[in-house]
Amino acid sequence: MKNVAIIGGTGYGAIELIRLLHAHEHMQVKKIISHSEHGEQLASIYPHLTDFIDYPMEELEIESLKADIDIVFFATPAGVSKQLIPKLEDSQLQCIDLSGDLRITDRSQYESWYGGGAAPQETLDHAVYGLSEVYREKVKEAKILSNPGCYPTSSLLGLIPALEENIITSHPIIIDGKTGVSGAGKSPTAMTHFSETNDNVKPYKIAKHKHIPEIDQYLSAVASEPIAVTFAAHLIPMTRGLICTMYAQLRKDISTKEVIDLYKSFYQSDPFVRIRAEGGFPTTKDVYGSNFCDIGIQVDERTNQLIIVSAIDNLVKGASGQAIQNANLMNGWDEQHGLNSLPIYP
Ligand SMILES: NC(=O)C1=CN([C@@H]2O[C@H](COP(=O)(O)OP(=O)(O)OC[C@H]3O[C@@H](n4cnc5c(N)ncnc54)[C@H](OP(=O)(O)O)[C@@H]3O)[C@@H](O)[C@H]2O)C=CC1
Ligand SMILES: CC(=O)N[C@@H](CCC(=O)OP(=O)(O)O)C(=O)O
Repeated sequence: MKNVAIIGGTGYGAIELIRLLHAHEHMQVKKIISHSEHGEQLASIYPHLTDFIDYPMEELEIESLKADIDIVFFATPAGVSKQLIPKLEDSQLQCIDLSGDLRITDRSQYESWYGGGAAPQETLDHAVYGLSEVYREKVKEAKILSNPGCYPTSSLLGLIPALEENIITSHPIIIDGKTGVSGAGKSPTAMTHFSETNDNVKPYKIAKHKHIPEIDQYLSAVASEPIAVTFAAHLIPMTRGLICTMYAQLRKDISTKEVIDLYKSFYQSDPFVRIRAEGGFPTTKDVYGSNFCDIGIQVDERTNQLIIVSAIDNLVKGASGQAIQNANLMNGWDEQHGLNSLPIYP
């Protein structure tokens, strides 16, 4: 049994980690670190956890992490792990970072999209990008794991097979993304409070979202040429769920059925990616509470465009679920361990 610490204890990513780890037989949550609520019981903030966590949250202590813990999950905003992980690198700890701090390998790109200084180059060099289905073999060897962003998880899983199989051109690639409000985390803001989001659809950070360089970087690596996507994010009135509808130009005549067969073959060994049959498209409810990424495909013969729809639960496959999938791979456990539950429906 491996001992786990979660940093950012009162946030949504942490709470979702605790829910999923409750069913895990090889990891137990030993420390919940909170910079704002240390000393408090988590159940006093989240009563749904009553009787499940019977110890108070703690302040961060680097030496006690090194002594007592095997795996640390950083469920913290960008800016935190880039300072802490370098202090842990001389230990045996496995670090899994849910934030964007280690995803962008070019430090100047990070600085221009995220602001503030980037992580040390050495830490970036050690970090493995944890899009589990694509980088599985590297993830198995990782000690520092950079968990992908939610929009990148959905978009990259939707686009990479088409680029790998060379059936689409690298430009233009258009991604129309929509997410539920839990993607913004626990703290309410003017952007996310009820009267702003209820009965409303809000475009935000159009062509300026910090997930753009992440999507560009990993698509470019697959295509072996620079790719710049057009990306538009929308906030929609639901709690969980994220869906990207993507458009790319086909290089040749190919039927919807043939593209679906390519995708099924590409993901044949990936238990969490499900490809819909012809005419079927995923909805966010189809994956709610689960680690699945569901993908639907249509060739538009009139315009020779490939249209791909990719749905995930932002808190599961888009964050904490994928983080556990990666921890499973890093420790040689069954990739699906603790993540087998069906989506919640309706
Ligand atoms: N929500 C989502 O759908 C997704 C989230 N992510 C990423 O996962 C990470 C966590 O997200 P989420 O849980 O939703 O965010 P939240 O805002 O809900 O939680 C983050 C937590 O981090 C802690 N924290 C905040 N500021 C600091 C600080 N300066 N130093 C140390 N700790 C701090 C706080 O917990 P405490 O006060 O207890 O320490 C806070 O509750 C973020 O990087 C986010 O971008 C990635 C993909 C999807
Ligand atoms: C609604 C909302 O604000 N969603 C967030 C989701 C990003 C996220 O959580 O991922 P990172 O780890 O990259 O920050 C956003 O669009 O920025």
